[in-house]
Amino acid sequence: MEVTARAPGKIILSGEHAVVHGSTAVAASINLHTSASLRFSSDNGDMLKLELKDMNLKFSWTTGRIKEVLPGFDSPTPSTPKPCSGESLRSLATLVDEQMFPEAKIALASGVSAFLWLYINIQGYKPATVTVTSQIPLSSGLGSSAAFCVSISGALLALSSCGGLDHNQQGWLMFEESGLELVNKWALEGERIIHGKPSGIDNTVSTYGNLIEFKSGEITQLKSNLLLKMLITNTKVGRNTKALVAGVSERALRHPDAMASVFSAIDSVSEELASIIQTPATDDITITEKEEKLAELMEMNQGLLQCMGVSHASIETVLRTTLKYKLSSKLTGAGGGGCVLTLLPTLLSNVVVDKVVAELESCGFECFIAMIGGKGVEICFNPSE
Ligand SMILES: Nc1ncnc2c1ncn2[C@@H]1O[C@H](COP(=O)(O)OP(=O)(O)OP(=O)(O)O)[C@@H](O)[C@H]1O
Ligand SMILES: C[C@@](O)(CCO)CC(=O)[O-]
Ligand SMILES: [Mg+2]
Repeated sequence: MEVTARAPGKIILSGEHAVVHGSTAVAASINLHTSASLRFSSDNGDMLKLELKDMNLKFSWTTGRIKEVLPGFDSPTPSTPKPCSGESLRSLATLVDEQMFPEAKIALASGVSAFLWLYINIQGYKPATVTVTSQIPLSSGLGSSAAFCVSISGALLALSSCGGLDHNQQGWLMFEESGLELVNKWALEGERIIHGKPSGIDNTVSTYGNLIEFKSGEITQLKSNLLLKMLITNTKVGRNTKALVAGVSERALRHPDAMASVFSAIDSVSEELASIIQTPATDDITITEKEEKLAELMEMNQGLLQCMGVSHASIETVLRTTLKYKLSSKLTGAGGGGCVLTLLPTLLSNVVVDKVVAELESCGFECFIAMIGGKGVEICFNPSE
């Protein structure tokens, strides 16, 4: 029996970083996915194998070695998501350090630790092979870490006692509400290992999909009355969400009042953005007016992100370039490089889009238009395997 779970990446339309400090944020899933396949097999010996296909990396541990370093998981508890303690984190690091890890790919170590934590908690010491493939650029603000944790949690839970799915059903399936809640909670524990202090917005939008408003762990599904078209520009400047989130928290400690005002302003921007997206266009409020308001809110959000210190020269280049075409942009995700969103108004001609894309690509950036607001995590059983 093999199961595959696929989980989408995301864009944050408004409120990244401030959401970690309790402000509202608005996010949507995109049509790029990470997939994790899980297969238990006796021909594995007693090995747990992890293959990161796109990175051409394979890791394996004997289940005996995992048990030696991290004892106490003979009876896994898939229904009770558990945070990883500092001591367990150090044990996970021991297991990861024993693998051949190329220096250039050392950033993946936290992802491998998150995998091991999710595995032993949900499946114990069962021998298996897990294979991961991803369409989401890593460390670019499109939620690769969350999609990784959601797809792994999804696959592990689907073959656990808590899956609640019919293994004989064909095609892509969705978990029931309680299953989705478990996937989301476990994925958050994985994100904690990778991110340090995640708000939970990335794993939530990857689990549930669609367009959501998120504040202090509370999720509201939004129904958009606007066909949002966003150009995504990947500056290809690598960065690390954990360090950027920690940098904002340090700035908030140094300037608590000023930063509280920034977070509160972002809360208002997100609330207004959510309301505009949901209001139907009428004769009085045309689509163009709504798009102009959204563009202005995105610019305001970008300015506030600059106040937090998470912009970057490459992001500023994208902003300047798109502004030449009267288009508004903001960073998405943790910033510091990574991806930038540009709102493409409905009436904008393709000629302008082509021009702006050509100019951005001439700077060495990569552009694409993503489909926004698709399904969250999905599962597919493959009984013939
Ligand atoms: N397919 C994958 N395989 C292994 N590890 C992964 C994979 N995808 C993400 N990760 C882990 O997540 C880390 C990147 O997460 P990070 O949060 O810094 O960026 P992001 O999630 O792409 O962007 P953002 O959090 O801003 O949306 C990688 O260094 C790695 O540890
Ligand atoms: C920067 C941040 O707000 C979003 C990263 O996609 C971090 C988080 O909310 O966990
Ligand atoms: Mg991330």
